[in-house]
Amino acid sequence: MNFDVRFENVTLKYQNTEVLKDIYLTINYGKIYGLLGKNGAGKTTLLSLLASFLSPSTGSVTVGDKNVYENEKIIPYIYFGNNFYYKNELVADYFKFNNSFRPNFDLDYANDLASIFKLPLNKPIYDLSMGKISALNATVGLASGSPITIFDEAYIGMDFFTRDLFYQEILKEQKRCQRTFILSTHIVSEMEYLFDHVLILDNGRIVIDDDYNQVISMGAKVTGGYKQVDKFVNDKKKLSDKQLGGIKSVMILDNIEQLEGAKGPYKGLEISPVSLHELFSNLTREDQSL
Ligand SMILES: Nc1ncnc2c1ncn2[C@@H]1O[C@H](COP(=O)(O)OP(=O)(O)OP(=O)(O)O)[C@@H](O)[C@H]1O
Repeated sequence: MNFDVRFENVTLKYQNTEVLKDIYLTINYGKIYGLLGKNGAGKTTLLSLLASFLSPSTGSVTVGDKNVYENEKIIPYIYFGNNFYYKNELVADYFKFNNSFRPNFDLDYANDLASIFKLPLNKPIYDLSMGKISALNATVGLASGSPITIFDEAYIGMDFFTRDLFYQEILKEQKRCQRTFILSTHIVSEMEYLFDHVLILDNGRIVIDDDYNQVISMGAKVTGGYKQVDKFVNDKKKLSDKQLGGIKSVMILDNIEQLEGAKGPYKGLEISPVSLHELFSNLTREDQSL
């Protein structure tokens, strides 16, 4: 089966409000996608369309060229578990339930993960803390073996050590059997090393859709004496600046390699890379237009 995802001219309206606009997007099978956007940008709505929880107001969402909405042949291969409808169930029964309808579910791996995350198999889900419920979602999502696995802020309530275990398992699983993971997150700094590809949603529109390395090479920091820095960045798009005494550091939107090439006489300047977290937080500030 082909698990490439395509959004073509997708809009989504809730009542009369358009929350997703003109989405054209291809999600290639086998990569880890980071989905970023401020609160209300439309991330969960976009993911809900892919998981067939919603149907688009216009356009189409397809997996392997087949419409995904209410498509019983495709839905079992997509994991998007941000809700627990079966809260009376024991954790162990919830595993069995998922095993009964998810074609690639690995019950042994689910039990191994339960022990890694210290999930009590014989407790009902409603007795779990928020962090443990997130660990349960992580466990079922990983063990589902789903070719398309969506984790929408799946770390909520997890402590740092549990989040780290979760990220390591995603990488291990990705190495073991290539799958598409889509990770929506607000903890960009902690998770960016996981991403092969970055999607940024702003106000219902995809504003960045590119390879991780390509995205972070869009920006750079220029540091040095303030007069030289000001002169060098004068005609460039500035994202932020900081000055301490005579030393200034300015983040600009410009390709880092081209900047190195353009340094010429500005020998004292240091040009350094930016993180995705820095780039994202500055690009989506209220006073920036993308
Ligand atoms: N069922 C609904 N009815 C009406 N409006 C909705 C509904 N669900 C979401 N919205 C609105 O759609 C917009 C996008 O919401 P969505 O949950 O997709 O954003 P998000 O990027 O996931 O946000 P967050 O980071 O806060 O989770 C928001 O303005 C939200 O208020």
